[in-house]
Amino acid sequence: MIEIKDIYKTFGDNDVLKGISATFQTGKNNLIIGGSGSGKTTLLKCIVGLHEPTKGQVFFEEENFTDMDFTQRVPIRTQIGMLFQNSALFDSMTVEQNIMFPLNLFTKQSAAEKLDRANFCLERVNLKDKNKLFPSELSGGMKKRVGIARAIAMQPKYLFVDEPNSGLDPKTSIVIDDLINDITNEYQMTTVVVTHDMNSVMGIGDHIIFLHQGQKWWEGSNKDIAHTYNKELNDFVFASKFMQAAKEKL
Ligand SMILES: Nc1ncnc2c1ncn2[C@@H]1O[C@H](COP(=O)(O)OP(=O)(O)OP(=O)(O)O)[C@@H](O)[C@H]1O
Repeated sequence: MIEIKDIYKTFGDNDVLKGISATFQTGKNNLIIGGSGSGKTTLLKCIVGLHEPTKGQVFFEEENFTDMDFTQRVPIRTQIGMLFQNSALFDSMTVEQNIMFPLNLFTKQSAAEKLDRANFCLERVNLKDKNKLFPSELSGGMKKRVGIARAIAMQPKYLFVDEPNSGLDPKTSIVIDDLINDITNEYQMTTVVVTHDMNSVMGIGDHIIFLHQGQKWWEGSNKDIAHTYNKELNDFVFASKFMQAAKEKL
């Protein structure tokens, strides 16, 4: 479980996050949604420590991550898997080397153990036998899957994903969403996904927070979303005629 309490983030005179509190439960897909510039990625970065909040605190289980120094944070950091936009794979490394990268960095496992783990993760994302390919030889969807394999290599308790579907076709997006959903359930991870993909919201949104102008404007599940009267959320989710028509059938 992750708890964020009254998170503020200011860049210069730009107040991006204005007092956001939320609880992200274990074994759930927690989605952060909102319009462009509403502060989603900034919030994600504040949670994992890539940004320091201007004010407020982040707790992993009962532990106050915000108040820890770099060394104190290491045990929690090693339990965090991340998949950020464009997959961030190392182009000069093979698929296998990419997945083994965190294992090389953070564990004392033998080469054979690391390879075993890489193979297990590759199989889990349906990329068995792609070990020796380089990222340039992969499709966008395959890169995302390698990114997920690398993110779960350390058997993380927490998974953070920023825009998993960007640049993917709708069918491949669903494959990625299903994968995130399945591994979250299987490994009982606390997963936090930033997305503006409505298929993801409706498909895997166990728990959703909607940001508007740097504030938590609405909170609920994908089942609640069709029945909310929150104007800004409705304008955001049901912006297209297609979504409006779908809503009327719900
Ligand atoms: N490192 C930074 N320095 C200064 N301003 C920043 C920085 N990172 C983000 N911002 C500002 O914070 C605001 C929110 O950006 P953020 O990327 O969090 O939004 P977002 O909701 O994720 O948007 P999008 O959906 O377009 O990716 C923007 O005004 C952006 O310019």
